[in-house]
Amino acid sequence: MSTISSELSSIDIDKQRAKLPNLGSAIRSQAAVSRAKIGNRPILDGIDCEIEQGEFVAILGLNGAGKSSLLRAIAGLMPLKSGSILVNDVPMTPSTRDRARQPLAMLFQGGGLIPQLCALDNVLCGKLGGFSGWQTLRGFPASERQNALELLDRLGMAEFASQPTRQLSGGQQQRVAIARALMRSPQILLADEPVTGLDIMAIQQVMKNLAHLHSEGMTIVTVLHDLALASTYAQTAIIVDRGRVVYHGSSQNLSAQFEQLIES
Ligand SMILES: Nc1ncnc2c1ncn2[C@@H]1O[C@H](COP(=O)(O)OP(=O)(O)OP(=O)(O)O)[C@@H](O)[C@H]1O
Repeated sequence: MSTISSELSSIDIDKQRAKLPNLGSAIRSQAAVSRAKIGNRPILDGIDCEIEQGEFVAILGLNGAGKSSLLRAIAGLMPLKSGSILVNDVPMTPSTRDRARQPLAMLFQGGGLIPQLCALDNVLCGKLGGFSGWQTLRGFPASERQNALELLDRLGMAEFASQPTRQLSGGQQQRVAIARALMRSPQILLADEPVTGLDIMAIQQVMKNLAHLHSEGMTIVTVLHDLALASTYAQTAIIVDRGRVVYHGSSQNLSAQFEQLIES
């Protein structure tokens, strides 16, 4: 049986790539090989890709292909054995990690909120790394609380600010998680399956929120399972198979192409 990689290797990646203004590289992965393995194969097995500033890219692939691992590696959460990952041209190495992470925010699978805290406090948690222990003990400055409230408002969640997030629906929780990620004022948002498990209405709301952030100039890198959503919202798609990037090109007409390849 042919693999997705072998079927896709014939695709001319550059010709498929959507036309993007050349604003420079946001993320560059050069032959990145993870230290962690599945059996004797590295989970990331030579990832080569470049995501441009302002690109909205959907990462697609079968279960276990390495999509979340790729996001984690970009965020410096998955150590590499060889190769490199650069964020805004800063390498993600132990000595430069803080600087490389600065433009990034990550939306974890399932949101990762603290269920007993209210929406506002969860959003404020997005700022925790930015304050010293002493500052945190004194509480967050009023300006940060105002900022968090404004972010909740932007995401249509202001009325739920004081509600414990365990009482919110999945879609509402995901929007609080986006607001939390935005507390870092990121240039690049990494989102791991932000709409998995949500109903149609919530999916549209979350994707529209991402599209709005993209329209304001943010680079969006999101793992999705839905090819139609990828075609609708993303400009480009990266397909990962067995720890390698096998396609990086236009997200248009991806659905038919991808389904055909899986069936073959
Ligand atoms: N730190 C780790 N150590 C060992 N194995 C891992 C580690 N992280 C992930 N894996 C394994 O690596 C493979 C890829 O996992 P990953 O979560 O990246 O896949 P995915 O493409 O996001 O899959 P899904 O669509 O199911 O979420 C899986 O087999 C997973 O069990």
